[in-house]
Amino acid sequence: MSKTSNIMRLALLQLKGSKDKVANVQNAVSKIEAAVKEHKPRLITLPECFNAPYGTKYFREYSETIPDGYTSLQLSNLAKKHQVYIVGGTIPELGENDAIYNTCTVWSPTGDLVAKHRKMHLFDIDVKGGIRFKESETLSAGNDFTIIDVDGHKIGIGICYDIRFEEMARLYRNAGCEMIIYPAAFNMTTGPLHWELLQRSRANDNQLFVVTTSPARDTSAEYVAYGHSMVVNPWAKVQQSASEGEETLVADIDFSEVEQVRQQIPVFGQRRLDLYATEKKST
Ligand SMILES: O=C(O)CCC(=O)C(=O)O
Repeated sequence: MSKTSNIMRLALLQLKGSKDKVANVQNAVSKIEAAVKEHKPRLITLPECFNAPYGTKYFREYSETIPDGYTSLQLSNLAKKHQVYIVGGTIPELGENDAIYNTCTVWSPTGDLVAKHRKMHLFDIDVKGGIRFKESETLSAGNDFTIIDVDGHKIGIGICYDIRFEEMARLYRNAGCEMIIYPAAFNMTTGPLHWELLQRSRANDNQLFVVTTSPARDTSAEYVAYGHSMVVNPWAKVQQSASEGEETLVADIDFSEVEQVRQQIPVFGQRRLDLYATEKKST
């Protein structure tokens, strides 16, 4: 698709979650309605695991099929009603053979599911005195890269821990992406250390926008999300950042900045591809 405009307004919804799925989804619905009314965004993003508590013991119970589950139907209707793109955070997806995935759905202004990204790198870490988490106890990993086209701009999709893998972001950049969106839920151990650093690194390495959307911080939850949903520009500068609580962050993206930095610091064309490469394997 040819580029219709270099400016795109995003609304990042940093939402507080609970154990009540319907309440979580209805909170997203009302925040989407309000964002559309007040800010008229072209694209709305939601947090990782926005309809369920974030924890391996909850994923199966809260899982739904896509695109006909409760949460999918709500997002599809809203996208169509308001003619916006919705990058629907993530939800636990009930997939083939009873497998559960951590999945991001993307809805077009016609209400169609344009993409579905299953988290490729499962969050399995054990930081002594900090956090232990093992998504692979209940989740399966996705095997597909996901690129969407919004008004001629290619946008890659990753989910939270996926941001740690430079190769994935590099492949999106090689495929022409100008932005990567990561619904994410960092925590109080790795958030302060790595949240901003990783976003600025991916933006700097690949000279593109990085957009993250986190749940709001809830110190009474079993998993305490870091918050600070963020937009980093292709110069690796933090363009905007939310605080910790529930918040709608509105960002006007100027895609011409991608071309500017790529021309002025032309590292892409200066790579020594005679010596190394990052290539997608056919699966
Ligand atoms: O990489 C991290 O430190 C956090 C990742 C995470 O919370 C997730 O993948 O859900």
